[in-house]
Amino acid sequence: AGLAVGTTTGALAHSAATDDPGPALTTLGSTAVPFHGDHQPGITTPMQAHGHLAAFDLVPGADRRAAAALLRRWSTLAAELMAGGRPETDTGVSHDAGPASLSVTFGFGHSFFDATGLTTARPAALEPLPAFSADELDPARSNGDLWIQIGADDALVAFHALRTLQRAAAETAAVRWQMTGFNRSPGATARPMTARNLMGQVDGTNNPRPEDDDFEARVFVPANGEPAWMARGSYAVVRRIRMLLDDWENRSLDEQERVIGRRKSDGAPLTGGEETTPVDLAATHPDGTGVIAANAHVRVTAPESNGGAAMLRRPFSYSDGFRDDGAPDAGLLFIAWQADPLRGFVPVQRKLDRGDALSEFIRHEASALFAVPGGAREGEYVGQALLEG
Ligand SMILES: C=CC1=C(C)c2cc3[nH]c(cc4nc(cc5[nH]c(cc1n2)c(C)c5CCC(=O)O)C(CCC(=O)O)=C4C)c(C)c3C=C
Ligand SMILES: [Fe+2]
Repeated sequence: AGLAVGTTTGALAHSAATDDPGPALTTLGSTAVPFHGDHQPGITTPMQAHGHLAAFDLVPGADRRAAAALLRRWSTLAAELMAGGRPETDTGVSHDAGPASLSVTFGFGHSFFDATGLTTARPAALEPLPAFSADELDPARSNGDLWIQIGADDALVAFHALRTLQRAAAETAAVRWQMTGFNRSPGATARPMTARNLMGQVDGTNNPRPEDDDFEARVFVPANGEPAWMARGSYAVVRRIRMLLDDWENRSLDEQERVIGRRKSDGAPLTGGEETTPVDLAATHPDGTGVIAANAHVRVTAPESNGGAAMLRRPFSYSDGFRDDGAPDAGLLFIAWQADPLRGFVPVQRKLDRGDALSEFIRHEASALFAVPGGAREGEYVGQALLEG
């Protein structure tokens, strides 16, 4: 039976038990993202198909030394897994797969600094986000001492990284909350395209691009920035945003497009052109009303409406089953990267909170802010300048 299956379905049936190496890994499996570098991976890395976000709290008694040892262990493991290696005492879960674009990113939350006696090293930019009127936040799924973002193009590789890092936390830190997300799989579309979210919108079009002159300044703390241990780092705002899909899907296409200010089919602005054509916020209908409504999401969030405030959005969608009323427990694990949340997420969210057509269809259920240090050099670990500074 094994032979018959093997000859008819080829690679699909290839068995780990045979000596025949079979066809080579696809590009998807063999792609490795470097762990070491100026910046941590998982910020400008292309969005992967599978993701896990996990926040950890230090256990009582875990001090700065224990935290340093943990970050050293975590960095070693992340570098090894991202290169496609197998750590000692590996569980074998991702055995037959390549690195599959695995990226692991580490961050520190506000509470980490008190717990480790590092209060004076806490960046001003890590002050808690202000409360917004539409917040319906669950404290148990918000914040945390430490944060790990995992992305990979294979679900087993992503889970394996999560589990490996959780095991390595051992007696030092325990999971506070964990969320699982996804994006479209590479190769699912005829050509690379901007992602779609679970409302069906093309989402990510007007993100800052690495080739923009101001990209580094918007997304990363400068090399000579404050505090010094955050040089080349970034701040991640994480929001779990549930979508009220029953309400949204009942609206006509016209209404849905007015909410955003872009066409649903291809993401082009309602003022014309194609996806990448700039939105003309000044365009009016013959009756004088704006083509992009006053409360359209792209008008409210545009840098022009927010004193230049911008952020790099790199989200995952999530689907966690159905609520008691039958509505999907699904939405966006919104992750925004910026050099300073007070010049990125905060002013934009304040404005959204005051009047965004999208608000009616979403609920912010959890929130966190993390300081994500610059990348580690070979032989170093993430956060070393903080923990040994
Ligand atoms: C505070 C920041 C933002 C939150 C929260 C947010 C939630 C959110 N957005 C969408 C869908 C789209 N957003 C789009 C553009 C866009 N959104 C933000 C910020 C937040 N969004 C910005 C800064 C921008 C870019 C504005 C610009 O410069 O034009 C778009 C349009 C396409 C695009 O440019 O990405 C969509 C679609 C959802 C569904 C959502 C919460 C669930
Ligand atoms: Fe948005």
